[in-house]
Amino acid sequence: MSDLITFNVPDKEQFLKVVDYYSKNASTTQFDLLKQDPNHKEYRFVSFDFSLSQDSKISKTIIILTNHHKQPLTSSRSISLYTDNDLILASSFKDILGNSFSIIKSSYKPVMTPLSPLSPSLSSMNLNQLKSAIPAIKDINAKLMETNPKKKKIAVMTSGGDSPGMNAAVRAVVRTAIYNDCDVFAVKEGYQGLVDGGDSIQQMHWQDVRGYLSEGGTLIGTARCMAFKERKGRKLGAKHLVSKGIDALVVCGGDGSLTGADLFRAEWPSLLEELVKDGDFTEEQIKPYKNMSIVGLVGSIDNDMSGTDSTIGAYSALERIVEMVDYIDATAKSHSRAFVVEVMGRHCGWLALMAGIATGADYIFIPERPPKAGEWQQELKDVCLRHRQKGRRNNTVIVAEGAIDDQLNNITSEDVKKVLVEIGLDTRVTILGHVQRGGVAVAHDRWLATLQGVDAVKAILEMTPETPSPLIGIEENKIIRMPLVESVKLTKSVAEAIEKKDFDLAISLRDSEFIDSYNNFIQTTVKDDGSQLVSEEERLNIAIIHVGAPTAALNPATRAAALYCQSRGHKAFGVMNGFKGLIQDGEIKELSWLDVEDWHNLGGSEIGTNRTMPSEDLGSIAYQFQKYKFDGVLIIGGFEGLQAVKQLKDARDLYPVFNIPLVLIPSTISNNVPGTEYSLGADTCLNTLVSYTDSVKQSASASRRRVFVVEVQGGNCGYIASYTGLVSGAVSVYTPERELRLQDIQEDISLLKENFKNDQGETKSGKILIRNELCSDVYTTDLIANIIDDASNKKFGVRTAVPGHVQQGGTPSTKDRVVASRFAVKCVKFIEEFNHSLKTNGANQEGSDSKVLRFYYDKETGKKIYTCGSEELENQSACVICINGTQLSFKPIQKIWDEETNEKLRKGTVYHWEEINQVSDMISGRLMLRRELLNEN
Ligand SMILES: Nc1ncnc2c1ncn2[C@@H]1O[C@H](COP(=O)(O)OP(=O)(O)OP(=O)(O)O)[C@@H](O)[C@H]1O
Ligand SMILES: O=P(O)(O)OC[C@H]1O[C@](O)(CO)[C@@H](O)[C@@H]1O
Ligand SMILES: [Mg+2]
Repeated sequence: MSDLITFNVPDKEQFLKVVDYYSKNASTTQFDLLKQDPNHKEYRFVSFDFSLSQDSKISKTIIILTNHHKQPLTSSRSISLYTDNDLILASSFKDILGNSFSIIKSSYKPVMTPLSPLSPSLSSMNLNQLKSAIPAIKDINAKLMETNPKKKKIAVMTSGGDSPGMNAAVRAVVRTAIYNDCDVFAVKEGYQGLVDGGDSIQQMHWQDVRGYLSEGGTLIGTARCMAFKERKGRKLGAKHLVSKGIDALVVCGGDGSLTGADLFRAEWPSLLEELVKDGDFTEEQIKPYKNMSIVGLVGSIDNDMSGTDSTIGAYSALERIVEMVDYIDATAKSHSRAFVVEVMGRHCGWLALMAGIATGADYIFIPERPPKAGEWQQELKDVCLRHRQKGRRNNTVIVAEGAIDDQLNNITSEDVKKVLVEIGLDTRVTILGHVQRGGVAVAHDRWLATLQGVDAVKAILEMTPETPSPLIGIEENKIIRMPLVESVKLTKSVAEAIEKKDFDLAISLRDSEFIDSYNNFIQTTVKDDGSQLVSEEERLNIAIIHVGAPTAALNPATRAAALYCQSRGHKAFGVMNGFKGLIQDGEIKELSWLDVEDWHNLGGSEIGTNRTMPSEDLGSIAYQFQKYKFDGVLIIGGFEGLQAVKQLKDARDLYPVFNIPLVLIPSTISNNVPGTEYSLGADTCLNTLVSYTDSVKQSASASRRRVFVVEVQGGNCGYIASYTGLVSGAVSVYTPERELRLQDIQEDISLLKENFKNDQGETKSGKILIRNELCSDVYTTDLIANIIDDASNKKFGVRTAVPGHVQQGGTPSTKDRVVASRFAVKCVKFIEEFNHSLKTNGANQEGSDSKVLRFYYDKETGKKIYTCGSEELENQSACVICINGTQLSFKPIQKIWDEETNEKLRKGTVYHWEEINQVSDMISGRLMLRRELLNEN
């Protein structure tokens, strides 16, 4: 039996000191790994394995560095030190270290195997070296104990208008806090609960947030609290927090709530002083509360907070709006009517803008870009009539509730209706109202809220008195932190800019997606009047091909690309039925405005898709490219799409006609395209799976004590399974990235037994496990269900559920619609710019019909000459639009193929969603159980 020893290392700086010490005294390759990446943020997850030899047997002691909340996490990043001559026993460690180190007895069985090949017998650290390390560690530890003497007490609240996803955030905060050994409290009814104190601030337990993921609104209540706007109210809030011993507060709310939080933070020291003066507390009593940690989570449907691309609830509200407008479309088309739809958003136009893009609206009114007073009426009439002339049977105009003109006069839906009536349109107004805030959270909001809730607690645990209060946001695909005070300031400056009529500044203060989307909307919809046409010579022929399995985003992406092409005078050609169609029938259709205008909400593929690769007949493909004089190709698809771009690029030597920009928009529900973290279609699939798993869980709960094993698609890529696990609150997720062993299933059986033991017949007791279809050859969905069933001793029942191809279909989610539109326009712009720069560089077009030849062979020397200037540029001309962390870029296919592709498994080499599984394991209780089992033994 070995011991598990936990070193207390609360912050990064101290941790690095320890690491530094060891790295100087031990020269193992594993340490080098850490040294290369000293800033690795998961520094808390480092474990030290000591392999010990005693009487020619090898046993093992694990020493884990953790934060001060004793989070003994092991991870794949473990770092090992090995001794091969001296004997070190955990108990002797305890003797040497004394009581400042906690020692948790573990059930860890000594490993009776030879040292693994990864860790050859390294003569790094002997007992003497270790002994000499002790004082330094002791010293560090003692200091750390001084700075972090007590267990944190964290309160969480939701404030302002409720938004779908707030419950997911609360659940994440509660469980992460408990997992980290903190006490956690819910403040009921927003700031009103702080002002009221007493029972309004209640301790929360693990079980209290069961089932929270699939509930709309906020279960801990919210309010608009006038009293907190007064200093008197905030003083009461401070008093109640201190009297409950709370020293950290997570506020999930909109711009108003976070402005209040920032003010509360700024006033905190003076509020405490006043409370002492008033005799509520003594100096001694308030001493531990001098540094109140406040963290902001942006929960609001309005998406009006600077510093984050999307707020918790915004995509759910957008989904509600878009679903309603889709319904309205059907009746509007039937009667040839115009509809003016008013949406919420206060002073922010995000909901109106994105709804306009996602519903194919004719016109939008948003406060950040007000139309000219007295002139907008004519522009609106022109746009609607033009679209009617093109063949549209209905018109849709989206009006933000805060819409104004450039003289700051309000524009109401009735004002807009009057204008449309003047041109003879039978017009109706629909004010969507609170339906927009209702309903359950979409997948995006569930994972966003969960990851942000987890990060809020992490931020609290990492905070020092000097750390500014953070706001947790998201930029492209990465959860980020920024100082709350800055975000509040920036948000205020948008309102100020609008007030000062500085609209350029107002829109520039929104995020880059907002600006891109706005420009795209204008260019493809309002300005499709010929004003954006490029000169005859610059007009291009652009092919659009769908490759691989369908996703719901194929049509919206094609629509946006085609509409943008038309507004610029380019021709967009739809290649019918993928490369198969091109080879067999050569059917290529020039896409007209009317062909594509209503593809914004169509799943599947109107031009057809399949898995045939260009390599099947490159000659025929080259022939068609030549015939239609393509200047660029937009391929929309998944891994096959990537392969197709690669094959066409590789065939350039043989077929110079492929020397044109070849751009892939990743679109696959599996999100397995190497080089990027984001594929279109995955969001719709996740939403489908959210509804599916919610229903399955409801059935499981209704039957009480029932477990479902749900099998999801994804091929060899566990992305969809991992995210489904996170957003459905699965007990466990089995993916190809983590080897599935019998002991994992056994561990889940223990967790299930534990859960059912404690549930006392509660209604939210249905459980699900998610299994990726290819995660194991041995443990099939049925086998897993049978193993669990067998082990359940009839205490609970097990069923399987396989959604199958429903995962590839459906109506595109709003997120897929707006991102498809953004990517498609960006890609056509990329093709435009590439061609333009070649022209302006005087590219030699010798030897080909194509306008954009990348190279030719010099007649005399036979040498390859790059007309675009360099091989690098030539490489860049075959690329993929990628998102990595906060970065959006066009990555050359060659680079992706060489550095990031696992061709055999048809996915990338980077496991970029690893954190999702770690968070799932923690929030499902799996890690807690593991720890408890360790403690029990
Ligand atoms: N300037 C402020 N000072 C102190 N407290 C404030 C301030 N602004 C707002 N609050 C507090 O936050 C609460 C919620 O603010 P508000 O009604 O503006 O909603 P919000 O948080 O912006 O959410 P949403 O806009 O999504 O409904 C207010 O009722 C008030 O208690
Ligand atoms: O629900 P209430 O208090 O009527 O407030 C409505 C407002 O709240 C929001 O839904 C969220 O801020 C706004 O879009 C809307 O203006
Ligand atoms: Mg607000």
